[in-house]
Amino acid sequence: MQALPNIFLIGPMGTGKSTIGRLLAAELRRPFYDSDHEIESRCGCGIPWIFDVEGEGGFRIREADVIDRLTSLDEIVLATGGGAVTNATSRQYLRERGVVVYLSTTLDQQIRRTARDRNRPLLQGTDRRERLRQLMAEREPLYLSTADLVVTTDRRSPRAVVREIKRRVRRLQNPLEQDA
Ligand SMILES: Nc1ncnc2c1ncn2[C@@H]1O[C@H](COP(=O)(O)OP(=O)(O)OP(=O)(O)O)[C@@H](O)[C@H]1O
Ligand SMILES: O=C(O)C1=C[C@@H](O)[C@@H](O)[C@H](O)C1
Ligand SMILES: [Mg+2]
Repeated sequence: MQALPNIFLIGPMGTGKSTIGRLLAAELRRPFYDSDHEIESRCGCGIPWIFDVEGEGGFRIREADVIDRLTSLDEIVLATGGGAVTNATSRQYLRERGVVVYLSTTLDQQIRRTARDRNRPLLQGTDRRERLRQLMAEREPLYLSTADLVVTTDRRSPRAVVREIKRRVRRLQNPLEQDA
């Protein structure tokens, strides 16, 4: 069977990119990277600190650089930050260098899954439902135009989502292959 290509996960906050990416990489026995974690470890500081000191613009410059570096690797699974697709060059690298999977879910699930985490500055001190809705309206066309596959994570366990990604990426690689 042909080796699977790079798999890049995109999608809004709380769809499960980090959770599912880690599990998918473990099952495929390949390295897992998370662009948010990579930005933090290179900077030696947290995402809220970067937003406070450098603004969203500063964060996006760091993010585009990390996406370029990570998408240049081979046979990896990469979970991107929710806003990575706002950069045109990042979108191009994601499309050219691997299979892009858009993880989607409902607004209600996003609200539930982002309730406790304080590491998402765009959701702090604001009406989270309205903010998530607005971000989705701006970004959904970018997720859809960048993705090779759309997979829902709503009401499904991370393991079930991983199974579907593996099956559909294989099918994309070998359209004539039958499901096992
Ligand atoms: N399929 C799922 N079912 C239920 N809960 C999930 C599922 N996937 C993720 N979660 C939970 O949702 C929360 C957010 O998930 P995660 O951090 O993976 O999202 P993300 O897409 O990486 O978000 P961000 O863009 O902010 O990095 C976590 O608490 C995680 O445990
Ligand atoms: O949707 C976004 O713009 C963000 C999502 C997170 O993954 C982080 O990259 C950061 O909080 C910004
Ligand atoms: Mg994440």
